Amino acid sequence: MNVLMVTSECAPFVKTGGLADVVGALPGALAPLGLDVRVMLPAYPGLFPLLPQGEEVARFDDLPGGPGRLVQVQAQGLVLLLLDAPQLYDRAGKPYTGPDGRDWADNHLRFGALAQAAARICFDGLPGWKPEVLHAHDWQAGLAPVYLKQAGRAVPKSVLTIHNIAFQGRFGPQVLGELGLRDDWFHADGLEYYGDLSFLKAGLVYADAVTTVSPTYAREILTPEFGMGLEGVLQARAADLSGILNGIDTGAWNPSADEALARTFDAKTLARKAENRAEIAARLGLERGEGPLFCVISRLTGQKGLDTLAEAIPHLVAEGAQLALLGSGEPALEEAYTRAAQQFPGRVGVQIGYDEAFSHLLQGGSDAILIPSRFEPCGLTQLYGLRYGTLPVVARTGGLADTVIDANAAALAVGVATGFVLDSVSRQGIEAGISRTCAAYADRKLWQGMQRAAMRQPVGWETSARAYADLYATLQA
Ligand SMILES: Nc1ncnc2c1ncn2[C@@H]1O[C@H](COP(=O)(O)OP(=O)(O)O[C@H]2O[C@H](CO)[C@@H](O)[C@H](O)[C@H]2O)[C@@H](O)[C@H]1O
Repeated sequence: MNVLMVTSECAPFVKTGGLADVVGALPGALAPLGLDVRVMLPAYPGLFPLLPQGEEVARFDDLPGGPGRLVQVQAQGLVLLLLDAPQLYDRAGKPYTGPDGRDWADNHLRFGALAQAAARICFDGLPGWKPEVLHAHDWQAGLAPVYLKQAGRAVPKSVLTIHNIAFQGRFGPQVLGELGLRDDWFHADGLEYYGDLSFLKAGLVYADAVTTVSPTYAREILTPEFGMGLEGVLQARAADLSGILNGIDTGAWNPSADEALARTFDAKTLARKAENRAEIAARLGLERGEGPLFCVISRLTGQKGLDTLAEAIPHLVAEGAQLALLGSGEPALEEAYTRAAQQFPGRVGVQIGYDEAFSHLLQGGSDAILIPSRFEPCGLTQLYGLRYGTLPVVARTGGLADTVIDANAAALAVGVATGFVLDSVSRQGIEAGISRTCAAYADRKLWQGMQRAAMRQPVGWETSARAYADLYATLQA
């Protein structure tokens, strides 16, 4: 079966968060199941070096925002379809924001064009290949199912996956015409969202199936607390909504062969993690410590509960632990953690910025990873932590709740505990979780038992790739 994935990010080529990891790894997991997946994304400047190696497979004269062409290229085991439209994508900055940190003013055109190009190749096909299912990811691809439905054709069917419902792609109603969308669909049961157009809502209404990235989050988003205003739309689609847990690329994230580590290790050689800890300490100026090293690897946003975690740092230090944080995002959080590093030199180390290789080293050398998210559709860093014997300390929400087994007495008795689940994302809740983790760490036998259980937990894509394949097959039937 031929599947067209439509996305704004794909690891290792362009990444601002977990969406990229998922789209970069899922096609490879679907291939052994007989699926031929191609990944369509904008040709951002970082991808220009790939263009000459590829082949032009389609041209479009009149996408939203002007003309474009599609270049197919094989790279890192993926077949990419790069939408080359320099007037939309050839600019210095990030995928969604300019150098000033603001959203690009023409994001509706940038991602409207992507969606429309995807729909057109669904109809016209490419030389020797025609999509049988279109799989759209997040709001940036949300209009693709709309364009399919608008054309009145029954095939191909479409799936929309929600990776983060907080980003809804909302624009004023004046963009409707520029995007070639039907005026008579601009109503509460269609494209309209409180007077505006929301790409995500539109996709949720018109896709044939909707998924999100964990079973618990699929239930949570039906409630006002987590639905972010879209709970009503999702309730109306409940019969077509499912949660399929993310996996990770176990080749790229493999502690026994990870080139970003100072020393590789496996479940039998856990003592070697200490060399990675020493390397982290050297880089961040941390002292030698007897207590556990906690790490945070995250976008610094309210979603991740890191404002509350910052309040618990004095407690973490008082417990004899250390903290290493890698992240970037909201200026107030960047400042709070930079201040914490100054306040607790040698105990708290902070690197502001994005650094893929250092994120691997942190997983390799830390003892525990803190993820006190207020909501978390799936979360990937706890899965990397499990694989690297870095025990996750997580909020009881979304995919975190689905993937971490709390070290309660019953789980410890049967040797299945893999981490620590917080009772609440409050200062007290996080402090209690830190204390429990420190106490467990002091019991070397118990800790190593948990590390081994964590490293045994299957975190690859096998089960979930099959779930996606089954979903695609159901749609086609
Ligand atoms: N400063 C930094 N330097 C290097 N690497 C960094 C980094 N900050 C973050 N990362 C990396 O970015 C990725 C983040 O993925 P997550 O799934 O944890 O969260 P995110 O909110 O981005 O993803 C959203 O989409 C994914 C995918 O579906 C869901 O799992 C998740 O719940 C949802 O919020 C990880 O690979 C992490 O290592």
